[in-house]
Amino acid sequence: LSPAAFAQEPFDVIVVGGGTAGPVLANRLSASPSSLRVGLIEAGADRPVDPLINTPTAGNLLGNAHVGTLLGNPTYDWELKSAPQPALNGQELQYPRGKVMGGSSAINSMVWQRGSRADYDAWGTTFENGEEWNFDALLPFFMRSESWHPPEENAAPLFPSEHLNISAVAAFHGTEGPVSVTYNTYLTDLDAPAAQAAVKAAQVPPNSNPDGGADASMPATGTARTVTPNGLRHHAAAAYLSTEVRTRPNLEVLAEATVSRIIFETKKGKTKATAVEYVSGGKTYTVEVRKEVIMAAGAIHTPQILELSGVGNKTLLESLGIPVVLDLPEVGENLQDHPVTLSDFRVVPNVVTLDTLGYNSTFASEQAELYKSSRSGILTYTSAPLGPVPLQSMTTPEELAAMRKQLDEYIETSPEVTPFLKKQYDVLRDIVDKGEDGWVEMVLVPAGGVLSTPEAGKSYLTAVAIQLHPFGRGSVHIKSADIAEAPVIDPRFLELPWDFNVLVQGAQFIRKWVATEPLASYVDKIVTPPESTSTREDWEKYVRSVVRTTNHPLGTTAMAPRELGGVVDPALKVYGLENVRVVDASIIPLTIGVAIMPTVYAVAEKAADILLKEWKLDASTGTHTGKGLGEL
Ligand SMILES: Cc1cc2nc3c(=O)[nH]c(=O)nc-3n(C[C@H](O)[C@H](O)[C@H](O)COP(=O)(O)OP(=O)(O)OC[C@H]3O[C@@H](n4cnc5c(N)ncnc54)[C@H](O)[C@@H]3O)c2cc1C
Repeated sequence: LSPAAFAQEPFDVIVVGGGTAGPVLANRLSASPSSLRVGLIEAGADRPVDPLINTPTAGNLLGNAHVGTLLGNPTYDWELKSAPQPALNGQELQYPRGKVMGGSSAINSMVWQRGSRADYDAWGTTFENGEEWNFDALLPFFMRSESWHPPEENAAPLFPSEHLNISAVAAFHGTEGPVSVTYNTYLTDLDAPAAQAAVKAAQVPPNSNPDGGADASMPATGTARTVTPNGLRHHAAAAYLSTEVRTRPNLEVLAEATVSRIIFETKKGKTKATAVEYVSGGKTYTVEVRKEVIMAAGAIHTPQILELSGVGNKTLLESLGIPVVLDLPEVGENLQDHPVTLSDFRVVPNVVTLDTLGYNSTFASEQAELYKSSRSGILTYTSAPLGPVPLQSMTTPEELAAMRKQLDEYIETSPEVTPFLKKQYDVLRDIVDKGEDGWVEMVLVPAGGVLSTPEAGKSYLTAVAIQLHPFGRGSVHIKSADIAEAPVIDPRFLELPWDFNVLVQGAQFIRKWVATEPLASYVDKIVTPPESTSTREDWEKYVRSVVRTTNHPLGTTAMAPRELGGVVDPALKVYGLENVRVVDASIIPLTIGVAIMPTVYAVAEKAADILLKEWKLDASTGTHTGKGLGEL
């Protein structure tokens, strides 16, 4: 439908945002025998056939010089920046968010990980959302989203001596869901040495079943990723909005239309969404909604749209001249993300990394041909060694005790520590003290060009340490009543000494990891930070200059009781509104110890289940045909 035609007839349900969660809802709620009329509105373009999205290597984690141009490219990315970060020398960080059908799942690094049991049990038990949000109850929804394929038998293993019990791993995975999940069939020369060195340096054995509720350490299988067996990125729009789904008579999908606000009506003290306003091609349209508006615009834009609609902090809204529909000051608060530090190293000659594609044209054309003919080779590769490591692996007991003491003092005395934060901190302190789950994730990106300019003809590795459970909290709020103006994103990275110390430990641990065999023999030069970096002061200075986001913002409309500071209830309904839910990363109350996309899918699958049950419609799981992905 054209933007004008889309506005002609009311929808039962309007889903705002065709990113990761949005397509799940659009698919499940319109699936037979549902007769609901469902409309999905996405700001970005619909690009089902796009080599840069579809070819896995192009989605490189850090957007390195040779292969990654999705990030910072307005065709795919909102091109946001953070507010100046005082703890990072006032830097404004690049803050990528997918702006395309499929959203961030279409531009991300495709890593497919599940957090630990403790991460999810906190949602259910500690934040009082009910047992149905605990790990065990969420597990079926993780599994419902995925079509998991075991590692191929002839693929090179990261840990050749490790016995893989594939049926034990398979017991925690679904095989009938829409999202294809596979393992690398191609490894660069650095993957196995890096994984083996990491487990040695961290003194944690490979994890034989990381998705079973204990996420720590390098997965013995390698890391799973959202790539089809046919070597294509499988993002949410490809997985959930196949051609067949899109031709359902009760589903309409509108791309390149930006939702500017929800329109409400208040009668007898009840506030109900009646329509959604959107802008497309410079024109503004309004479409009526009969039943429900589902916000799935992600952790940055969902709070932005709610505030533009008059739902948020009264003082802020009044200062911008926005009529207040509902004073809900927690909208946009509780922003959490995973800050990251990284270092790069030059590797010895003749080692194949992603850099080889950039300087060896024979190799590049062989690989392009291989990819074209059999969808195999390096172009199907995604970063494989990823391992969340307990903080104990990188600190001495004395260092950790001193850090913990300082943290406790902060928690006991800071006026910023609300009752909700206190509950969050209790969960986090418990995780760190037990030392069983990951606290810092080590990632190998077998490429340079991120921190320093590569020398011609040389290969590099970039080693990454991700802080998985920061204590700092930021916010995202509008600064004008105009949808065209980006909100102020302020993650407040590393403002707390604890968070800063953790990443200084992570940066130093990278050095140790890379100096551990069998990886050490592959490295011929420490590039960034320079080898001379040695004093605590040097390391602190380095970390302040280099930290950035891993692109996992969440928590800005947290699921928790209203009196505790929550914005949505356990059915994901916004408190104080009759018919608006949030279903995206915004509802996750507390950081999880891994990348968050699979959790977003699980939340969306569960939301669809909740809604279909509430509306007494059959909870059909739909069918996956794999069609609609397009041919490259
Ligand atoms: C570069 C990058 C790398 C990442 N790597 C990984 C990884 O490897 N593994 C992992 O698990 N996670 C990763 N993540 C995180 C993960 O992709 C996201 O957390 C997850 O996809 C978020 O899903 P969502 O549905 O909440 O939001 P999104 O997928 O961002 O979807 C929101 C959608 O809403 C649309 N939208 C926003 N505003 C409006 C509006 N006003 N009107 C209409 N539409 C609107 C957006 O265009 C977007 O399509 C990465 C993220 C990025 C950006």
